[in-house]
Amino acid sequence: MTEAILSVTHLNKRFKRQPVLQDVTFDCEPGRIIGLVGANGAGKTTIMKSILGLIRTEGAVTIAGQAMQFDRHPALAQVGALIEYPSLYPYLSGWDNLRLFARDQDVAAQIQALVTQFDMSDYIHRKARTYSLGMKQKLGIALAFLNHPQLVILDEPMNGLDPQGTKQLRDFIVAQKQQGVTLLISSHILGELQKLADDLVIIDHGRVIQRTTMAAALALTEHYVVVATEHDGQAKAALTAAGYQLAAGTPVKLLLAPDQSVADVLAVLQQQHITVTDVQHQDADLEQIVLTLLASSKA
Ligand SMILES: Nc1ncnc2c1ncn2[C@@H]1O[C@H](COP(=O)(O)OP(=O)(O)OP(=O)(O)O)[C@@H](O)[C@H]1O
Repeated sequence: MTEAILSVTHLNKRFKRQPVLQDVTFDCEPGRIIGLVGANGAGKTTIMKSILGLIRTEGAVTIAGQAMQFDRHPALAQVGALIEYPSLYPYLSGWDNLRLFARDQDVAAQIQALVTQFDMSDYIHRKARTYSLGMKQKLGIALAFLNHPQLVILDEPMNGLDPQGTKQLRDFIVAQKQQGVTLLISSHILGELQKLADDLVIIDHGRVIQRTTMAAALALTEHYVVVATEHDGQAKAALTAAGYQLAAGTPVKLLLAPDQSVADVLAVLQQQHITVTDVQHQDADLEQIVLTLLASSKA
């Protein structure tokens, strides 16, 4: 196994005696996108703040082999982050906010590349206090990617972004991953996370209830096929007689077992001379998987 770029071990945190994180432990391998998922108040932001040393938390955090200490974190030189709302200097322009935090030699080139990537040219020289929510969010994201970080931690990065901004961010995240960057991303937009994440850490009431790959999580779902026919009643009867499990409701909706294929279904209908007008797969859905896992962890 590749050495983890981020290791979080036995994190425990209480706010006013209330446990908020309980024995949170997970690793992130380099060059992967890890989705941190959980309900409101589950503890995602608290985990991110603990990793970054923004709050004092029991347990250990190691970044690229270096142990983080609450009052000493040289490892953070390799980390970029956007937690909750971007902290911007309101009376500086977006460009100057970026320049203030840039450390590398290629400051102007780096800033220009980020401005172009996130389509910020029209307003980047205006004072940040005049920015809309989405403009501030884009600037905050650009700040997280300054100085070529190896690990980027993003808390709800799609917040306030329009569809174009969301796509720009998604494309950028994928490109960064291809260059070996590791990303830890929390999001309630599970459809977006499904497109991006390689791994999942699912949090419930401050505990890790599942640490898995996206592929393994999606394989947990049931695969349905919905068939439109000219004679649904006959189609249902024929498929039930052939041993298929049909979902309740009007359309002809079947649960496909791993050894059953759409071609087999169509063959049954063809044999009965039932005309099929459309076939649709119901894709695996991360939202449903997460809800199921959260429900089963409570059971
Ligand atoms: N400074 C604080 N003082 C007291 N309680 C806090 C503080 N910060 C967070 N909490 C509590 O810790 C728990 C976890 O909060 P956290 O912000 O980590 O959740 P989250 O998973 O990020 O939620 P969301 O999806 O709503 O952003 C919540 O119950 C929250 O009320």
